[in-house]
Formats: sequence, structure tokens, C-alpha cells
Amino acid sequence: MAGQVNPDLGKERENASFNTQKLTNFLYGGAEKVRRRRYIESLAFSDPAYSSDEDPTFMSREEQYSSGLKRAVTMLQRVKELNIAEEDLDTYRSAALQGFGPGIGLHWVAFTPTIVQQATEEQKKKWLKPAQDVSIVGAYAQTEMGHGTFVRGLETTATYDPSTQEFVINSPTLTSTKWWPGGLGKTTNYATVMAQLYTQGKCYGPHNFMVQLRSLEDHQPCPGVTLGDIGPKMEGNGNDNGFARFDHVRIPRENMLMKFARVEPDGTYVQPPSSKLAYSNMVYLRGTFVMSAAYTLATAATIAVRYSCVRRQSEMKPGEPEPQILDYQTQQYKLFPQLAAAYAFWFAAQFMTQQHGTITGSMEKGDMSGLAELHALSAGLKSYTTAVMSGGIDVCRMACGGHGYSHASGLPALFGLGASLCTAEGENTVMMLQTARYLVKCFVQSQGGKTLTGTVAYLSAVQPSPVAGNKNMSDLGTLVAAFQHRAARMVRHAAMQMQNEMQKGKARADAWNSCSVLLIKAAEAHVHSFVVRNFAETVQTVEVDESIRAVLTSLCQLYSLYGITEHAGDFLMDGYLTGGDIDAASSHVSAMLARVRPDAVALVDAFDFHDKTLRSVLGRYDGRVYEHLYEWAKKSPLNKSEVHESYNKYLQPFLKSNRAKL
Ligand SMILES: CCCCCCCC/C=C\CCC/C=C/C(=O)SCCNC(=O)CCNC(=O)[C@H](O)C(C)(C)COP(=O)(O)OP(=O)(O)OC[C@H]1O[C@@H](n2cnc3c(N)ncnc32)[C@H](O)[C@@H]1OP(=O)(O)O
Ligand SMILES: Cc1cc2nc3c(=O)[nH]c(=O)nc-3n(C[C@H](O)[C@H](O)[C@H](O)COP(=O)(O)OP(=O)(O)OC[C@H]3O[C@@H](n4cnc5c(N)ncnc54)[C@H](O)[C@@H]3O)c2cc1C
Repeated sequence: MAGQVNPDLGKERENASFNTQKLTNFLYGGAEKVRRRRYIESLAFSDPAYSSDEDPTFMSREEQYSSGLKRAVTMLQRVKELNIAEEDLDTYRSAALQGFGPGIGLHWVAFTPTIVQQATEEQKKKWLKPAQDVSIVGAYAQTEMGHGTFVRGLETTATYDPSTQEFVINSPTLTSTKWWPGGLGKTTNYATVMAQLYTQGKCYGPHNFMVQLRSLEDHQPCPGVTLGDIGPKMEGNGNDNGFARFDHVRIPRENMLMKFARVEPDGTYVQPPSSKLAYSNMVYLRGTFVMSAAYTLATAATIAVRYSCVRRQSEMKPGEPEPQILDYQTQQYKLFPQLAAAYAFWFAAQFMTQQHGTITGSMEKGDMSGLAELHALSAGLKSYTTAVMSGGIDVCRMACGGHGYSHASGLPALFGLGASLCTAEGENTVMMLQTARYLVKCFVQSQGGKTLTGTVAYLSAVQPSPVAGNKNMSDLGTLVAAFQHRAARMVRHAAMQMQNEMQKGKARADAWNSCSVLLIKAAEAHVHSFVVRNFAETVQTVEVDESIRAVLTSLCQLYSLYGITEHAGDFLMDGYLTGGDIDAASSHVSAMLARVRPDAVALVDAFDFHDKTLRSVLGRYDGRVYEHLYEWAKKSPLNKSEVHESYNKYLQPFLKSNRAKL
């Protein structure tokens, strides 16, 4: 990353109050992990096989698909040649793919994890190795044209035929066509297909089946299978999200993924320990989306903060040089809350990963007691973090003015990617309602005298009556308590409102629907409170330099105080905070913006994103924005010829004929 650096950016780095490298080490779990990550990335970044001047934003959809696939295949070959270890795979893959999101990506994001989580040991022997070696390529085919959210409403059927010991996979209606799965259109030759299981004349709901889609010889669709690409999307157009229809396709009984539920040869259905275990891969993927949200928002913040130090505009004081735009308080107010949220989500994602490991470990031993909390936490965190991230990227884009709107900034592509995370793997509103459902249950249990534990413990601990009085609004303990009080009050209010509606005679489902806006807000408040608490605990308990603890504490204060000022009404509603407290919070926000300002560049540098990861002219480490903006524009295909052929075809004859009339 060495080279001539823009002097403004250089000064920012010299003036930071902490050692950037030490913060990077902390974020990634130690100096050795950082060294390893950089080494693995360098293997891809220095490899001429990944032609580094390729830019998907200048390509047609077909070129994006083709280049992405070529890159992915090179990557897979290199993984073998270089003997890349399992724990380094994600790092190597994303460094090699550099923004090309090929259809084959879902093979390791969703297809292979489904085998790991849903297949028996015997089935793993058959499919896991081919999947890991990529001698077969798979999609995760769940969503249909007519149903994505409502998995129980899926229409694809898998009907067991004991006479041949086969399942018959069928798409009975147009709306049952599988629609959206990544890689399904052109790339994959296998898929795990979610279908309604019928055996002995009874439907047992959605289950996963391994289905071969295309010939392993010539890649033609297998008999009875119709496949295609669903067309261009907002972003990710290198991915052939596809459709599939099945016309009574027969697969062996052993192709049902049977780790949890089973169908015996005679057609007897054997219940799983929990019917929701068929959804375990969704829980896992939602958990990974939390880190994606942190990472994506951190990327946008890095671009916008660096550019805001290079960009000079207007006059702050008459006659003085134009200031760096990051010196405007309004610019800080746009960007620093995004930066703080990226840190908050980073730590929340680390908690989520650890929690997922612990609870799935217990589930492997037969203890299902953590499943509901794991589902509620992963669904709520996925929803909250991706929504804030998506909005935050657009704030960063606008903060970069006109250049932010150009693909040169990298921000439009990042926004498109971020937006997909709000819908994929469970639409955000629907996911937040799942968290609300869990919270209402917990609230009712706590009313019945049960002491709650885990992430909802505070619901039974928080006092319903507010304790007004002077509060120190910069104290992290005070801020955590305020968020917990707000969440507990909102959960109680939504749950009581539901009870009232039911007491007035409404059916539970109607009461739920008429309270669902309240329920969403309550669940968001719960997740927000979790993120604040986790951030505060992280900065208070970790072993780091005092200078790092100080700057992280400021970020945590900013994240929390900004949340309070943005949602002031929630905190004022029952008098828990007063108008004076909110004023104090606003003043502290201003103070924190000023406190973070000198460290802003070091804080984004600490994310340690290589320029090839950022893919942004505005966010370059060296800050040499303008010369590279000019170079980037020159690559536009429209600049290949001085006079474009369309001029000769259309405009010139029109202009000529108009001139002839003069
Ligand atoms: C810069 C770099 C970053 C780049 C990162 C790139 C990453 C990759 C990018 C893109 C990849 C995209 C991949 C996308 C893949 C997909 O989208 S796959 C399809 C995903 N589909 C969904 O998620 C469907 C969502 N719907 C559902 O999950 C469910 O159907 C439901 C909405 C939760 C169901 O609701 P319903 O109430 O009808 O539920 P029931 O089925 O009746 O359930 C009743 C009880 O079970 C509980 N429940 C539900 N789900 C689960 C679960 N998964 N685990 C545990 N428990 C569950 C539910 O809460 C009920 O509980 P209760 O009765 O006790 O209250
Ligand atoms: C980029 C991308 C990649 C994808 N990849 C895959 C893949 O690999 N495999 C796969 O199987 N699928 C994939 N999907 C599909 C994805 O999982 C679904 O689109 C997603 O789960 C949302 O479902 P839906 O499209 O049915 O939305 P809908 O449920 O139709 O949502 C439309 C609206 O209805 C509302 N709504 C629906 N139900 C409720 C409710 N109960 N209460 C309140 N509001 C409700 C929603 O909040 C939303 O506002 C992908 C989607 C995208 C965008």
C-alpha cells in the first residue's frame, strides 16, 4: 500500500491518537491472524491469472457472467495448487473474485453448508467430498415464483413411491417454479431442492432433497428438468440467479437429506427432534450476513471518510483555503455514525458466530433448548444490521457528492449488494417479526414468574416504572440501561396491546397483524439494545491499549447517543429520559464528532481493506483520487473511438437533414 500519498491523508495518519496496526490486530483476533490474512490476500492480488484491470461496471451481463466464471475456476484451481487451508478459504476466495459474484458462489455459501448441516454421515460420504472438491456444482433451491417468505406455502412436491423407493419431484403450477436461486440458471448441475414431502398419503411439510439438474457429461438439463436465468437484477449480474421446473423427476429415496427427519423404505416418516431443523442452514446463513453487514458498511465508511479528507470544497471562513469536507460538522454527522455502526456490527457479528457455535454444539448433543433464541437473535440481527448498513451506504454515497454517484466510487455497486442482503435469506420485516414473536413469548413467560436468561434476561430485570433524575449521558452503563429500558417498555407495550385486542375479541392472528408495526419497533429496539450492550461490554472488557480503548469508547458513546437522539421519542415516552437528557445526548454527540474527527482515517484504515477489496477510486489508500478518476473514465467503452458509430447512424443524418431545412 506504499507510494506517494495525498498530503492531507498523510497528515491524518500522522495525527492519529492510537496505533492503527494494534487496532487491526484486535479486530481480526491477533497479529498472527492479520499477517496470515494479508499473506493469503497477497497470493491472489499478485497473481496475474486474475487480470486485475477487469472492471465489471464496464461489462455487459454476459461478459460479467463469463469473466466471473473464469475467475472462479482459476480460483478453484489455485486453491488446490496452493493448498489453501480451510480457514483461509473465505479470504482467498473474496480476494480472487474481486467483486465478481459468480453463480458458483452459492455453491460454497449455501449448497455445501446445507450438505454439512442436513446430510447423514453416509450422505456426506457421497456428496460432501464432491461438493468440497467442486466436482459437482450446486444451488440452494428453495424460493419459488409464488413463495419465498412463507416456506410452508412452497408448492414443489416430493412424493414417495415405495414401489421403486424413489421420490417424485414435481412442479405442479407456474408459481411453484423455483425462482431466484444463485447459479441455478446456467452454472449448477445439482441443487438441494426444498419440497413438500408426501408419503403414505400425508404431507409432512418442507424438506430438502438432493436433485441432479444437468448431465455431468454435456451439461444439458436432465430429463424432466427445465432451467433458465431469471434476467438482470439491481446488482450481482455476474450471478445467474435462475429458475427450475420439475416434471415428475424421480430421485432415489437416499436423496432426501435425512440427518434429522427420515423416510423409511416402506414410506414410514420418522419425525426430527424439531421440525425447524430443516431450516438450520437459513439460521447459519443469517448469522453470516451480520458480518457481511459490518464488512460492507465498513467498506463504504472507508471510501467516504478517506475521500472526505482529500476533497476540499467551499469556504468555511472568508478568504481562508477551502477546508477538507470532513471538517464540516454536517459531514461528520453523516459519516461517523456509519463508522461507529460498522464497529458495533463487527463486534455483534463476532458474538453471533460464537453463539452459533455454542448452541449448534449443544444441538448436536440433542439439547434443542437454544434453538428458539438462536433463531430469534440471528433473524433480528440480520434484519437490523443489513437495514442500517443499506441505508448507511447511501448516506456515504451522498456524502461523496457527484463522484459518489459514479461507479468509480464503488458505492453504487456496494449499495446494490447491500440491498440484496435486506431481502435474501429472509425478508427483513418478516425476520424482525420472528424476533418479535420470540420476545412476546418471553414477555408472557416473565409475567408468569419465569426468570429469563441470555439476550432477553433484561426483560424480566428492567423495572416498569421509570427512574427519572439526572443521568450521566456519557456513561456507558447509563446508555446501556436506557436502551434496555426502552426495549423492555416497547416489548411490554406491544405485547399488552396484543392482549387488549384479544380481550376485545380479536383472534390472535388478527391481533398480531394489527399490532405488527408496534411489534417490529419493539423487536428493533431489542436488537438495538443488544448491539449497544455488546459494544459496551466489548470495549470495557477487552485487553487493549488504553489509547485504543479510549477511541473505541468514544465510538461506542457516539453509536449509543446517536441512537438516542434519532429515537428520542421512545426514550421520552414514559419519562425515563427527560428533555434535558436528550439535550445532553445531543451535546455529547457533537462532542464525540469532534473527538472522532482526528482519528477518523486511522479508524477506517484499521479495517485493513486492500485497494483491490475496496475497488473505489475515491477510497484509495494513497488518496490520489483525481488522477485516477480521469484514468478510470478513459476506460469507458464509449471512449474507444473518438466518434461513436451511433453518431454516424442516427444523429448525423438527423442533424444534416435539419441543417438542410435551414
Ligand atoms: C462486502 C462483502 C459482503 C458480501 C456478502 C455476500 C453474501 C452472499 C450474498 C448473497 C447470497 C444470497 C443467498 C440467498 C439465499 C436465500 O435467500 S435462500 C432462501 C431463504 N429463505 C428464507 O429465508 C425464507 C424466510 N422464511 C422463513 O424462514 C420461514 O418460513 C418463516 C417466515 C420464519 C416461517 O414463519 P411461520 O411463522 O410460518 O413459521 P412456521 O414455519 O410455522 O414456524 C413455527 C415456529 O418455528 C419457528 N421458526 C421458524 N423458522 C425457524 C428457524 N429457522 N429456526 C428455528 N425456529 C424457527 C417460528 O418462530 C415458530 O416458532 P413458535 O411457534 O415457537 O413461535
Ligand atoms: C439477490 C438474491 C439472491 C437470492 N438467492 C436465493 C437462493 O440462492 N436460493 C433461494 O432459494 N432463494 C434466493 N433468494 C430469494 C429470497 O430468499 C427471497 O426473495 C426472500 O426470502 C423474500 O421472499 P419473497 O421474495 O417471497 O418476498 P415476499 O414475502 O413476497 O415479500 C414481499 C413483501 O411482503 C411482506 N410480507 C411477506 N410476508 C409477510 C408477513 N408474514 N408479515 C408481514 N409482511 C410480510 C414483506 O415484508 C415484503 O414487504 C434470493 C433473493 C435475492 C434478492
